[in-house]
Amino acid sequence: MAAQIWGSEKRARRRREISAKIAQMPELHDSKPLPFMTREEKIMESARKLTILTEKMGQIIDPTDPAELYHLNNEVLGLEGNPMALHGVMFIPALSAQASDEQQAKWLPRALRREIIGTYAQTELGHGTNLQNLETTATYDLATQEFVLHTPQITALKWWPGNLGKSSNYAVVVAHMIIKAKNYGPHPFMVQLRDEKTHEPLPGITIGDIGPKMAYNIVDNGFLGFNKYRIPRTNLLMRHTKVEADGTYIKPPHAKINYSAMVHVRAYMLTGQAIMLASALNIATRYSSVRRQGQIDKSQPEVKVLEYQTQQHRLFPSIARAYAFQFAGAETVKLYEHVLKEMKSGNVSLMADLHALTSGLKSVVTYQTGEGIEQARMACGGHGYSMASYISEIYGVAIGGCTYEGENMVMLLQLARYLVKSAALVKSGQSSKLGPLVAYLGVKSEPTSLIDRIPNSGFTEYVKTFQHVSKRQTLKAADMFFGLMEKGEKREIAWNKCSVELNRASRLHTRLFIVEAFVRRVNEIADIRIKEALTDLLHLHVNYELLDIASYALEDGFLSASQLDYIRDQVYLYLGKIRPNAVSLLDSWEFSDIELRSVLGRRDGNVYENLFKWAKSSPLNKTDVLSSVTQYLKPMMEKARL
Ligand SMILES: CC/C=C\C/C=C\C/C=C\C/C=C\C/C=C\C/C=C/C(=O)SCCNC(=O)CCNC(=O)[C@H](O)C(C)(C)COP(=O)(O)OP(=O)(O)OC[C@H]1O[C@@H](n2cnc3c(N)ncnc32)[C@H](O)[C@@H]1OP(=O)(O)O
Ligand SMILES: Cc1cc2nc3c(=O)[nH]c(=O)nc-3n(C[C@H](O)[C@H](O)[C@H](O)COP(=O)(O)OP(=O)(O)OC[C@H]3O[C@@H](n4cnc5c(N)ncnc54)[C@H](O)[C@@H]3O)c2cc1C
Repeated sequence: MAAQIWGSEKRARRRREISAKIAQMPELHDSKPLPFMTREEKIMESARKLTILTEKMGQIIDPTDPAELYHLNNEVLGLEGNPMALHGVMFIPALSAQASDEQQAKWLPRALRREIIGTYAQTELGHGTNLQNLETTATYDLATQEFVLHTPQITALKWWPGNLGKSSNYAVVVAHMIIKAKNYGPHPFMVQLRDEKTHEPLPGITIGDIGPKMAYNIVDNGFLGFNKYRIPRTNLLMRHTKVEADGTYIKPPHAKINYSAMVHVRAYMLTGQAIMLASALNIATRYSSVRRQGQIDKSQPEVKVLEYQTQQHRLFPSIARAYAFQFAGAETVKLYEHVLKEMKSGNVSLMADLHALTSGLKSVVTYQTGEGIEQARMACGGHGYSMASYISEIYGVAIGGCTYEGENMVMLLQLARYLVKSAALVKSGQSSKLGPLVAYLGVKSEPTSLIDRIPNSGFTEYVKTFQHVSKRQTLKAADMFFGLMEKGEKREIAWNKCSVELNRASRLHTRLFIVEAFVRRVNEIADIRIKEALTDLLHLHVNYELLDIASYALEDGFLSASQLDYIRDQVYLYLGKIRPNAVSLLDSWEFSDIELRSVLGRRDGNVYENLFKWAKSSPLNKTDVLSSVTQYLKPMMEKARL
C-alpha cells in the first residue's frame, strides 16, 4: 500500500531507508518537544538542524530528488516550517522557470549550494489577490540602465512573504514595471536585500518579521519596503520577458507566464495537504483504537471508540479523501512538469488548462483537508485539544493553504472563468473544441442516474452522476451569467451576481476530477489485496461524496429518493467494511514517530503513559510553586483571609 501512496516500491523503500537513517542521527531530532519551545527557540532549533542537513544531506538522500527532499524536511524540520522553506518552494522554482539561461548560470548554483537564501515577495499590506493593483514600482532609469524599486506608501509594503523577515538575503520581488512612463504590469525581479557578509539590510531597504501567526511560526513571514532602491536592468527575470538597454520591451508568449511560481506551489501543495490530512487521521485513528469509552452492548465491557459508527463516519470518509488527494495530486504534478517543460520551450497552449485545474484543486483540497483535520481533532475528545496530540498545529499549518497561493474563493472563480468559456462552446454547438478535462460538458447524459439500476456497473454510474451534476450546475451558472448580460448588466456586475453559483460549479467540477483520479488509480492496480482494500475505500468515497452533493442531483430528479437511500446504506456498509483496515490504511503512509510529533498518536499505543510523561516534562512543572502564585495569587488569598 505504501508503494501506491508514494508512487512506487522504490519510493516507499527509500522513505523507509531515509527514516531509519534519521532515527540513528540524534543531532537531527527535536531537542525537546516543539510545543514547549518559544518561537525564538523553535527558529533557533530549526536553523541548527537545517545547518546539519546542509552538511550531511548527501549522506541521507539524493538532494536532486524533490520527493526525498520533502520527506527529509518533514521528518527533520517538520511542518511548522523552517528558515529556508520558501527558498526551495518558490525562490528556486521562480528562478528556474523565469530567469534566462545566463541569469540561471549566475544565481541558481549559488542558491542550490545555499550560499544565498531567497524568498518570493509578491503580496503587499494593501493587496494580495489583485496583482494588477500592487503598488511597488520598478521604474527604468535609461541613463544608468537600472530599475529603481520604490514603496510609495505604507500599503505598498511587501507583507507576508515567508522567510523574508529575518532569514533571506535575496528575493524574487514582484513589482509594476514602468518604462518611459508606461506601466507594463507586475514583473519579477531578482533583488539583493541584505549584505552577504553582515546580513544587515542594504541601504534603501526596510525589512522585518510580521509577528506570530495562527501556526507556521518557525517561518519568519516578513515585511519589506524600498526607498528608491536601484538594481541592474539585468535583474529583471528575462526568460520570457525582456527589456533592452534602450528600454525596448519584448513581451512574453503568454501574459500570465510570470505567474508560474504560484502554479508550481498550487500543483505541489496537494500532496502536502494529503500528507497533513493523513497525519492527523493517523493520530486520531490510532488513538480511537486504544481509547475505550462506554458500551455498545451494556452486557459487554467498554468498547474502543473506533467501534462507534459516528466515530467511523467522522474519520473514514476523510481517510478516503486523503488517498484521493494523494492520487489526484500525483496526476497534477505530472501534468505540471509536462506543461513546465513545454512552457520553457515556448509552447504555452496548456497553461490555461493547468491554471484552471490547479486553481480548483487547490481550493477544494485545502478546504476539505481543514475539515478532516478538525474532525480528527474532535474525534480525540479532550486529548485532541492538547498540544500533545499535535493535531491543532497540523490544522493551523494546513488551513493556511486556503489563503496562500490565491484565496480559495478567488481561485474557484478562476476555474469558473474556464468553465463558463467551456459552457459557451457547448451552447454554440462547438463541443468538439472542449479540452479533455471538460469534454463531459458536451456529452448528453441519461435522463436519470442508473446507480443501483445496473448490476456490476462498478463506478461508471457514479462517475456519470458526478458528471451530470457538474455539467448541470456549470450550464445553470453560465446561463444565469449570460442571462444577466443579455438583460443589459455589465459583464463584471453580472459575474459578481452569479459568483456563488459559479463557485458551486467549480467545486463540483473539481470533486468530479478527484473522484475520477481515484477511479483511474484503482483501475491500474494489479495486486489483488491492495485493489480490494482501495476498492472498499473508493466505494465509501463515491457514496459519501455523492450524498454530500445530493441536493444537486435531486433537484432535477436525476437521483430518486430510493437511490439516495441506497447510497446512504452503501456508506454505512463500507464504514463497517473499512473498520478492520482503518488503522492499517493510515499506518501504510509510514509516518515515523519523529515525523508525526504526536504523543497521542505514537505507534506503540501507550497513550496514557506517554501523556503523563509529557505533562510531567512541561516547563510549568519544573517547580511546585510558580512565581505567579507567590507574587500575586498567594497574597490575594492571604488578604482575603484577613
Ligand atoms: C514532492 C513534493 C515536493 C515539493 C513540495 C512543494 C510544495 C510544498 C507544499 C506546500 C507549500 C508549503 C509552504 C509554502 C507556504 C506558503 C507559500 C505562499 C506563497 C504565496 O502565497 S505567494 C503569493 C500568492 N499570491 C497569489 O496567489 C495571488 C492570487 N492572485 C492571482 O493569482 C491573480 O491575481 C488572479 C486572481 C489569478 C488574477 O490575475 P489577473 O488579474 O492578472 O488576471 P485576470 O483575472 O484578469 O485573468 C486574465 C486571464 O489570465 C488567466 N490567468 C490568470 N492566472 C493565470 C495563470 N497562472 N496561468 C494561466 N492563466 C492565468 C485567467 O484565467 C484569465 O484568463 P481568461 O481571460 O479567462 O482566458
Ligand atoms: C501562511 C501564509 C504564507 C504566505 N506566504 C507568502 C509568500 O511567501 N509570498 C507572498 O508574496 N505572499 C505570501 N502570502 C500571502 C498570500 O498569498 C495572500 O494572503 C493571499 O494571496 C490572499 O490575498 P489577501 O491576503 O490579499 O486576501 P484578500 O484578497 O484581501 O482576501 C480577503 C477576502 O476578500 C475576498 N476577495 C478578494 N478578492 C476577491 C475577488 N476578486 N472576488 C471575490 N472575492 C474576493 C477573498 O475571497 C477573501 O474572502 C502568505 C500568506 C499566508 C497566510
